[in-house]
Amino acid sequence: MLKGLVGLVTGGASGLGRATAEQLLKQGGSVLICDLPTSKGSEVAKELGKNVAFAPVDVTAEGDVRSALQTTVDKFGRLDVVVNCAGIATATRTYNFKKNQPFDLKSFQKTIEVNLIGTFNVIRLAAGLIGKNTADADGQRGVIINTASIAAFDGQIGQAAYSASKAGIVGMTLPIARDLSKQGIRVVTIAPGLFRTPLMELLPETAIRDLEAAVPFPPRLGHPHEFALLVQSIIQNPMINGETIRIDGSLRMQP
Ligand SMILES: CC(=O)CC(=O)SCCNC(=O)CCNC(=O)[C@H](O)C(C)(C)COP(=O)(O)OP(=O)(O)OC[C@H]1O[C@@H](n2cnc3c(N)ncnc32)[C@H](O)[C@@H]1OP(=O)(O)O
Ligand SMILES: NC(=O)C1=CN([C@@H]2O[C@H](COP(=O)(O)OP(=O)(O)OC[C@H]3O[C@@H](n4cnc5c(N)ncnc54)[C@H](O)[C@@H]3O)[C@@H](O)[C@H]2O)C=CC1
Repeated sequence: MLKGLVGLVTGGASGLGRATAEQLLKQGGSVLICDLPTSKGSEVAKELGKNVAFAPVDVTAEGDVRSALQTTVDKFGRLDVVVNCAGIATATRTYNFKKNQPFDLKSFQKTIEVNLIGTFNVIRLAAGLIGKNTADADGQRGVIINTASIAAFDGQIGQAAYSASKAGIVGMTLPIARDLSKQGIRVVTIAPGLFRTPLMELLPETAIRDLEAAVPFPPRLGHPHEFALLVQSIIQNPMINGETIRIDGSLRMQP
């Protein structure tokens, strides 16, 4: 049970973030959903009941994140858990020899900006607020959970930018966990395989079927709820820290 716990979920209007918000609420927590102003965050918050609120946030904007943290304090009194789910996916070859065109640098930068720098922006600002909590009997003040991807390890053709952004999240997990350890704040990253969300539906159905068939067991896309169960487990187990955990049915993606 996570009764009374206050969570902030970025990308909480959709997919894995939404499922996480639902699970935290089901376990008796309160949640601030942070997502782009253009997202369905406001409708989702209304749908999910009274212990949830929405804050329009671009995770790359310092002012947006600071104001969301203030909203968490105003509405729920404090912050215990951050789950970083906001992210974007891109698929472009490093050089397209058919069109004689190199990868557009702006698109590469945008992917890094949202997925990697946006995640760090939320972590660095939220840590200050979580650090103000009174420590529990174990000395813990809170938990920060990030979302990488198995593409951090076995990125496919076209995934240079996406994989780099996610590998950056994997790489910074341990040093941030070390940085925040004196304050009793844990930092853990989840590397999901393939989950059925709007982000995946950008791929053609045939590509999804091929990827699905490559998953040893269970041979299907994951349900967002299964990601949320791992989030819950990480929150509940104080020995998990500074690590990246794959949740992928033992899939290793082919080129
Ligand atoms: C979201 C997550 O976090 C989880 C994931 O990562 S899910 C995995 C997501 N994977 C992707 O997004 C893959 C992205 N890549 C692509 O969509 C495409 O490769 C691309 C759009 C970048 C390039 O497409 P393209 O240049 O038109 O290549 P295309 O002409 O289709 O294929 C050229 C060759 O490469 C192969 N190929 C291209 N993409 C491939 C892929 N993803 N897997 C295997 N082979 C691939 C093709 O089979 C083809 O082989 P042949 O020359 O032998 O016929
Ligand atoms: N679905 C999958 O198979 C996998 C997803 N992931 C990662 O999981 C995370 C969640 O993805 P999904 O739920 O699948 O996608 P999704 O597209 O359903 O949800 C992503 C959410 O992030 C929000 N977002 C995008 N840019 C933002 C920004 N700058 N500021 C604030 N919010 C922003 C979007 O509005 C959206 O609501 C992403 O980081 C993705 O890379 C990783 C591996 C596999």
